[in-house]
Amino acid sequence: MSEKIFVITGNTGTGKTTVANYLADFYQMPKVVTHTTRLPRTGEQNGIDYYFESDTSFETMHYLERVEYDHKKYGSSHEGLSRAWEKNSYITIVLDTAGAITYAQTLGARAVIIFMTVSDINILKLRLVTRGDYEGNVAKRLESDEYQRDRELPAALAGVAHVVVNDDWAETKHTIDQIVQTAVNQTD
Ligand SMILES: Nc1ncnc2c1ncn2[C@@H]1O[C@H](COP(=O)(O)OP(=O)(O)OP(=O)(O)O)[C@@H](O)[C@H]1O
Ligand SMILES: Nc1nc2c(ncn2[C@@H]2O[C@H](COP(=O)(O)O)[C@@H](O)[C@H]2O)c(=O)[nH]1
Repeated sequence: MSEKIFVITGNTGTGKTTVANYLADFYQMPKVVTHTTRLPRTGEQNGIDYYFESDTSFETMHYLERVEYDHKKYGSSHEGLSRAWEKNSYITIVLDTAGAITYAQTLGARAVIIFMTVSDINILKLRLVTRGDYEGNVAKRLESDEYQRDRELPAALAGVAHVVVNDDWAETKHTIDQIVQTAVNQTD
């Protein structure tokens, strides 16, 4: 069985983590834990949601790619990828679109790219607030350059990414199941 990574990308609040959790629960696909210098949200745990780093400790890892998002550093390390691939040939990672482009270019067909979106920004805002995000942070994030950039599928991912409109969870789950079946049946 050849190794594959399901790269789940798209804007803040579009349901990337929800999809990664579904793939972990129903397909036993481990999620690559990435590194960030942002502070943990309520309930987030070090080593599970992220490796929460200082500016100094962030620099000690070996990154396949790293970005700045909303003025904080994020990076996916070779160490984190190896840990996940030791557990299963099929793994997941949640990245912004800049990271997803790097994965598509670096790993080719081994990276199955899924671009998540939600039709209505007001529903997205509500989901973020219901998730427990502080309203001031939500407003700031929706104004960020990265949010504006990721409103549309980037040209570099056109024809490469599967686009999933996550308005209705039952439909999303069905689409994700189809994407997984296609990827698993594909011999590279
Ligand atoms: N189809 C859906 N219907 C209703 N709520 C949803 C749906 N999908 C996800 N959610 C909820 O929306 C919120 C945001 O989802 P999630 O945390 O998965 O987004 P995300 O893309 O990982 O966000 P971020 O990039 O900001 O971490 C969560 O509270 C989640 O439970
Ligand atoms: N390119 C990368 N993007 C990453 C990485 N880890 C997370 N992310 C993405 O950053 C934004 C913000 O995340 P949040 O948890 O603060 O809401 C989101 O799009 C994540 O998917 C990474 O290592 N590289």
